[in-house]
Amino acid sequence: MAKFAGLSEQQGHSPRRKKAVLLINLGTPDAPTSSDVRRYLAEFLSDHRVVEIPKLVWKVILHGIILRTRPAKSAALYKSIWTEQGSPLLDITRKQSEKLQQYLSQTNPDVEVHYAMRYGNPSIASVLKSMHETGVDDITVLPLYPQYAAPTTASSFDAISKELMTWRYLPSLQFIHTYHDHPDYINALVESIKNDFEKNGKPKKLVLSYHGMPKRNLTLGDPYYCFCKKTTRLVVESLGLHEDDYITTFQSRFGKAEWLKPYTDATLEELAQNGVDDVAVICPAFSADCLETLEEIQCENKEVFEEASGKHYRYIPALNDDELHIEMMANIVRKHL
Ligand SMILES: C=CC1=C(C)c2cc3[nH]c(cc4nc(cc5[nH]c(cc1n2)c(C)c5CCC(=O)O)C(CCC(=O)O)=C4C)c(C)c3C=C
Ligand SMILES: [Fe+2]
Ligand SMILES: [Fe+2]
Repeated sequence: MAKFAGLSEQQGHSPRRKKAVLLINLGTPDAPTSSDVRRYLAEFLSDHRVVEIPKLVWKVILHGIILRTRPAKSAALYKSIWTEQGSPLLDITRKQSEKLQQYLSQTNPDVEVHYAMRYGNPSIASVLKSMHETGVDDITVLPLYPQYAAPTTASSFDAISKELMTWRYLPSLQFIHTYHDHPDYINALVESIKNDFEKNGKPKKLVLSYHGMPKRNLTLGDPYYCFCKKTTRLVVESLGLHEDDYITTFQSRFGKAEWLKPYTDATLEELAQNGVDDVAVICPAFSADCLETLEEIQCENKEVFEEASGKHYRYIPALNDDELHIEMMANIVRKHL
């Protein structure tokens, strides 16, 4: 057998030069069951980009403790957000990809849009393989993480490289590593917040809650924290908000180490206790609603806020398949097509 996957002789001599866009998001279990969540978490948490502690030590903790206890708990949470279409994250990513395909058909009718998940299915390797087989040789990758972070963005790149290492004829490859300050992204967030304020009134505090990360990653040079702060700055400047009107926080802590602060749950509790009883929460790091927004922010943190005497709590949905979000994706990738 040949060492590298090639094209058929005919294809190899006259490549078809097909272009494609590949959207990537984190991934999700196939079903909200303990066994599927276990398989998903095992893949996710074995990624050294995600958990950077020494591999052998981590292997013992992961397989000895975490994968014995967390899957059942996580499966129950996933069940609470699961819909007839399955995982919200996967379903929304599919819709984003279909809408982007429609959107691009006006200006770039020859470009195919595909999507893949970093963990679980459809896997990056399987989607790249099928693109290879149908003659795609020019790929623009848009990981749907607005703020570059090594555990998400770089990990997606790792998975692409791992697959491409097995190919003979490599495609032309464009990799968009961050769009935290892209004017269309900022504008889409601003419009979504304005719509919410018009409908529900301006809250006492706008909480911009980003997915967290161990503080050590920041010290080691990951720009994620600074990119989150810049997104916040551009959004609040455009909205004309005063310093007291908003706060940037970090959610979804995992494990015992210190993560980026201030923590979203502790902040909400403190705000409520100090009489700031009317808040709106938006999660700019999530391009699609998922467990971390629908369960943690919309349900769990609402309870935290209300138990501390908070009165009005609302979650502003992710940009999902909003028209401005799809237009943003089209404008970002078009430059490279
Ligand atoms: C263990 C360390 C983790 C790091 C670092 C991390 C970074 C990170 N994650 C996202 C986006 C998402 N994370 C999601 C779920 C999720 N994240 C972690 C851990 C880390 N994330 C875990 C253990 C889980 C699984 C949930 C659970 O079992 O409780 C999701 C949602 C997936 C879904 O199916 O809905 C997203 C999206 C970003 C942007 C990020 C950046 C620093
Ligand atoms: Fe995460
Ligand atoms: Fe969570």
